[in-house]
Amino acid sequence: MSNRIFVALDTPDLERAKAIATRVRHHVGGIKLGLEFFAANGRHGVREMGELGLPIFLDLKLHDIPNTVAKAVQALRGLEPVILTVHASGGQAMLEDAKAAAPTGTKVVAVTMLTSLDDRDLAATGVTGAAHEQVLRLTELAMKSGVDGIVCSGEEVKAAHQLWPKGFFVVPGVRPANGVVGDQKRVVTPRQALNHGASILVVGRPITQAEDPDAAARAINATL
Ligand SMILES: O=C(O)c1cc(=O)[nH]c(=O)n1[C@@H]1O[C@H](COP(=O)(O)O)[C@@H](O)[C@H]1O
Repeated sequence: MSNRIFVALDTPDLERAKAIATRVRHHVGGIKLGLEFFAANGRHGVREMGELGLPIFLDLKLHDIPNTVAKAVQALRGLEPVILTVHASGGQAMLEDAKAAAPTGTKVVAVTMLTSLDDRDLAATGVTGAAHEQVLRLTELAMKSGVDGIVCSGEEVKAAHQLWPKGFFVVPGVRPANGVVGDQKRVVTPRQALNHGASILVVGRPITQAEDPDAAARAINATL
């Protein structure tokens, strides 16, 4: 089984991102570049990271009116990420237009409910019911919209996978047993996430903030 871990290189520092990616490259399946990295380094930085030869997951969580998201996806042409994120709560038209604007080789996946939110946070945004229900509602919407999959926590991936057997499931907010949780609120171990149907795992700080990122990545792999 090819390596299912994408390491989240959440740093504005291009050289640091390159250094970590080079150290862990034999123990991950790809690298994820998100808002912090892209705000600091933009297209140039993504291109530079692409030269390492690892698949790139570009995580911008695009969320706007359909036309704006479609134009943003078009503006990313030439970067060819293997995965690109949008927010499911942008609605069906936005999801459809994002997918239509994306290169064929790019999986467009919809973030359902951020793993940093719990039921109380959700209620405060005006969504009644449990996180679990909201994730399934947004999974349904994503499936209907023709995107390739969703992002959800390991607590929901089993139910989401049952709802969408052909979907692609990105599970972040995973932590080695008794790992530091930080701002994540809905966390499972990498092994549990895979057991419950995750297609890929996103791991950031447990690797990037480890004394020895290489050893940390290897240790996580040893549990899979
Ligand atoms: O789309 C994501 O990757 C994402 C969605 C989500 O609900 N929660 C979440 O943590 N992420 C990302 O996954 C990574 C998690 O990082 P760590 O908490 O450091 O492992 C970060 O880059 C987040 O932006």
